[in-house]
Amino acid sequence: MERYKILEELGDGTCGSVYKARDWRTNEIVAVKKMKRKFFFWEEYWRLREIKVLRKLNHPNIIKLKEVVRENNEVFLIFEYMNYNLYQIMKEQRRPFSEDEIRSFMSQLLHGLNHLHRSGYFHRDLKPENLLVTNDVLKIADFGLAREVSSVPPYTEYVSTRWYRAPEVLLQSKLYTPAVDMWAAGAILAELFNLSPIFPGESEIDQLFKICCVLGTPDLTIFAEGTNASRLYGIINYEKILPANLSDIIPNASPEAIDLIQQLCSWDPSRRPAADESLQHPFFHVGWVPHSLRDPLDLKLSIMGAKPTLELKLSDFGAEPEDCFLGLTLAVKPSVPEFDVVHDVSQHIKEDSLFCSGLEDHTGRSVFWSLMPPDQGGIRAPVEPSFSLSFSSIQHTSVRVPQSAGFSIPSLQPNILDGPLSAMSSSFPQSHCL
Ligand SMILES: Nc1ncnc2c1ncn2[C@@H]1O[C@H](COP(=O)(O)OP(=O)(O)OP(=O)(O)O)[C@@H](O)[C@H]1O
Repeated sequence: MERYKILEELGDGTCGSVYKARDWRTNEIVAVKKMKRKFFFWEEYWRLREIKVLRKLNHPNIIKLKEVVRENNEVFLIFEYMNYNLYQIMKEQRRPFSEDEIRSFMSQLLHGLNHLHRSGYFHRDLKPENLLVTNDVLKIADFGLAREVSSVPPYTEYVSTRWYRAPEVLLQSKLYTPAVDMWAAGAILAELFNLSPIFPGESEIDQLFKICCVLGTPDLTIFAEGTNASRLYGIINYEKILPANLSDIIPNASPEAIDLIQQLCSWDPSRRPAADESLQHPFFHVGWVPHSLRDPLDLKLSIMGAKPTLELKLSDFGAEPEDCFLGLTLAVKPSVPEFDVVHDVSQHIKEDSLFCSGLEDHTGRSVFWSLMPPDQGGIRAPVEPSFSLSFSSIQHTSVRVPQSAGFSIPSLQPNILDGPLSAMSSSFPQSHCL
């Protein structure tokens, strides 16, 4: 670890302390996560969930694990450095985010989630602090609680930070799925509008109560066998709570955004859209420029065939392809008031470079290698006192970003229905390493 000069502490989580550091050799700034527990054997840290998961993932919206160092039975994870987390950004935000800014954050979150879920994992602890941001590029971090989709339930009850915890987890279901991440994504979407959490429960029971106040009481038949629905009886006394009007709670959200939040935050996990389905939601189509419009020739054909008629003035076109593109942009714009074609075209071109599937596929191959030195056939402790592994890193094009109202729902005081863990009320929710 002499290679890294620690500059400052960035965070002190349950599993590790995270530091900003400089790599002496390259001058690169990195984030070093020093794991709190000691690791005496290679097998132990090979099994460490964060390493296990991250070595399989390579996506522009998932934090890059660059290296793992083991020294004196301590393990250090070296990550690419990110300037902020989304919680810090929301806290500092002095005006509501525009819907475009929210779309950009959410689109990146959902692309990262889609990759994670398709790779066979779910995160289980999505929250604004675990979404890291640099130059408006968002990356999912902290895979300490991630699970394989194919892993065998029952899962432990205490997962994910309370405010973002899905109802089936709160109701102690042992059979939850990646849909828990979709719930958290819905809660984060709502929070991006209001700049305050939508379900800020003060205990697990209060969490369920807060959800009931927004979504109304659920149909209890939707919950899988083994769910402890009696937790809800304690709150509602068998009385029905009607759903609130989400537009009153999130007044600055468009109807499309409200609809997406409603779908993601469905009581019934099976009704929540998957990440790729969410990306198809009309919320992401506001101001959308069809793919064909990004190519000048297709643009011309597309516009000629389009109804309502758009005026094309040939005089606007020059001989160069760039002129043609710009000319069309200018010609189209006047007949589509309030629709900023230049802005949207450029934005989607930028997104292309971030999310193109080709990038994922190519970069995916070079990232992780065996955690053993080449001459070792099995997983054994190395002779050297310190050993490290390097991983490749990718540079990303930056996409630009960046409010709000608060609303309050009364709180239920913790009661006897809360387990010992859930009864703990903290100013900020916590999660645990498994
Ligand atoms: N790559 C990074 N770049 C910059 N800051 C980071 C990075 N990784 C983590 N951090 C900061 O450190 C904090 C703690 O990191 P992380 O969530 O990975 O640790 P943890 O021990 O698993 O925490 P938790 O108790 O939340 O699970 C993050 O909220 C973030 O602010």
